This record gives sequence, C-alpha cells and structure tokens, in this order.
Amino acid sequence: MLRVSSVNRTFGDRKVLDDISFEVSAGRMTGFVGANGAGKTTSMRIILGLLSADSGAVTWNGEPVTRPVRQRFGYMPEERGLYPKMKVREQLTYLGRLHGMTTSAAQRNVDDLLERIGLAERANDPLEKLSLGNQQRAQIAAALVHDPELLILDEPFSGLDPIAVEVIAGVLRERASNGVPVLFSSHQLDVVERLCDDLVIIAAGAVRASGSRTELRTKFATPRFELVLDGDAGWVRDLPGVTIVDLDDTRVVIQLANPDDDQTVLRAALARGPVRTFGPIVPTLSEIFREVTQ
Ligand SMILES: Nc1ncnc2c1ncn2[C@@H]1O[C@H](COP(=O)(O)OP(=O)(O)OP(=O)(O)O)[C@@H](O)[C@H]1O
Repeated sequence: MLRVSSVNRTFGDRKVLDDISFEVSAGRMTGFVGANGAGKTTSMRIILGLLSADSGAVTWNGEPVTRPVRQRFGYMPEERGLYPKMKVREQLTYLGRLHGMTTSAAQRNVDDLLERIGLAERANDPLEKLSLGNQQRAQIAAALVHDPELLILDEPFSGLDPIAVEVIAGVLRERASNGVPVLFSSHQLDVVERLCDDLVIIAAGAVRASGSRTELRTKFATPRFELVLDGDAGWVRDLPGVTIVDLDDTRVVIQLANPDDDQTVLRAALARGPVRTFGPIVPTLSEIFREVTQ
C-alpha cells in the first residue's frame, strides 16, 4: 500500500499542498480528481521523489520510498517523456532495460503491451509519426513495460477517444486485479466514476474527501427518491414529511424528512396504482465533486 501522510509543500510563499494524506491500496484503482492547479501533479511528483516535501512522509508497504523502490514504480508524467524520433518498440524496450530487465524480457513485455493497446502495427514507426492519441497509448505503455509494483499516472486518459479509453482502462484494471495499486488523475469525471474503486478529491492543495466510491456516494447522498407512476404524481405532496423537489407529470423527485419513510411513500403509491420506478437518487461524482470543492 502507498501511504501519503501529512505532506506539505510550498512554492515561494504559496502553499500548494496543505497536510495531504491519502492511501492507494493494492488491487484498487484510485481516481485523483481536482480542478486545475489543485495540486495533483505536485502530489504525484512528491510520491515519485521528483520533488521533495517540506514535511510529511510517503511510504510504500510501510517503508520509505528510496531510489531502488522507486525504480519498481511505473509513472506516466504530465510532461510526456518519450523521444519523438525513436521507434516505439525500440524505445519501450530501452526503457524496460533501464528498469533492469534483460533485452529479451523487455521485448516480450513490449510486444505483449503493444498488441494489447492496439499499437503492434506501429511498433517500428518513430513516435512522432503517430497520431496524438496513439502517442498517448505509447506513453502509457512506457509506464507499464517493467511490470511495476505501483502505477502513478498523470491524466492517462486525456486526448484518448472512447475506444482507446476502454482499451487502456482494461489494461489498467487488469494490473489492479493482479494486486498493483493504481493512482490516476483525470478531469473526466465520468471516466473516473466508471473506473475507480477509490477516490481522492483535492481542492486548493487540501484533500476534501477520500474513500471508496460507494462510501462517498452514501456519505453525500441526500434523502431524495425518484417515483414514477402511470398517472399524475402531484398527490405525493400531501403525504406527511414529503417535499417535492421536482415534478414532471408522472415522475416526481421527493425529499423525505425521515429517509425511513420511503416504504410508507411506496405503499401509498402502490395503493393508487402501478409504480414504474421507485428508489433513492444516488449522487454522481460530479455532484459530490461540486459539493466538496465549492
Ligand atoms: N515548480 C513550481 N513552481 C511554482 N509553482 C508551482 C510549481 N509547480 C506547480 N506550481 C503551482 O502549484 C499549484 C499546483 O499545481 P499542480 O500542477 O500540482 O496542479 P494540478 O492539480 O496537477 O493541476 P492540473 O490539473 O492543471 O494539471 C499550481 O498553482 C501551480 O502553479
């Protein structure tokens, strides 16, 4: 497990990380979300030891992150790092070698990866000849080539078309299910919502919420329910403890003074006729994000 504990960082007189703490657990995809300038890249750079913290600690399985430990991490930086003129397969193999792999092991991994991410046919092209989306796929492959123990990816999905997002998500999820903790930042909240098991929401250098997707949804759930009937749903306003949030003919969104009254509402509705939909409204990640960062 990766643990970031009470990390602080100032640039000049600006505090950009304010007592940041969170964990990235084995086998989990952790989405790291925050507005521009919130501190995601700075946190990632500190995890990787590319930047020092003013105070606080980063540990990997309880131990400090030393250079040999870092060597076993996979990192996709914000400033993409591959050589434009070097052939894709050649440079990925070279990166595998830099991480201590033999040439044949590196080549095997590279060939598997290129096949998985749909770049096998471009293996012998220089990176700069690839479309931006395909260059992005190659950058992701560069973080994966040495079978890292931990993956830290800065905006891995930016610039990818929906099919590429699915392909890359599948590869990352496979690594996660093999026990690799994956931390990835993204502005695409719909993608994060779909992919991540855990979330860290950061704003102005501080963690505003963290935990599993389910925990956060429960925590930020409002006592709201959707009810869809065959006939007009306006009568619901006469039930005690019910406030109408939105009414559109047969569909009504209600807020309950006591969330346990949901079954009373359901029984009242069934007594009047068919009920097509009834259930709590689960907040989306965008709604949670807005609530904790405003
Ligand atoms: N080397 C630096 N010197 C001075 N300020 C910096 C430096 N690096 C980052 N900052 C500032 O720290 C703050 C956090 O930046 P960071 O890049 O970590 O945010 P981010 O959440 O990754 O943003 P984005 O989503 O735009 O990539 C910003 O205000 C940025 O301007």
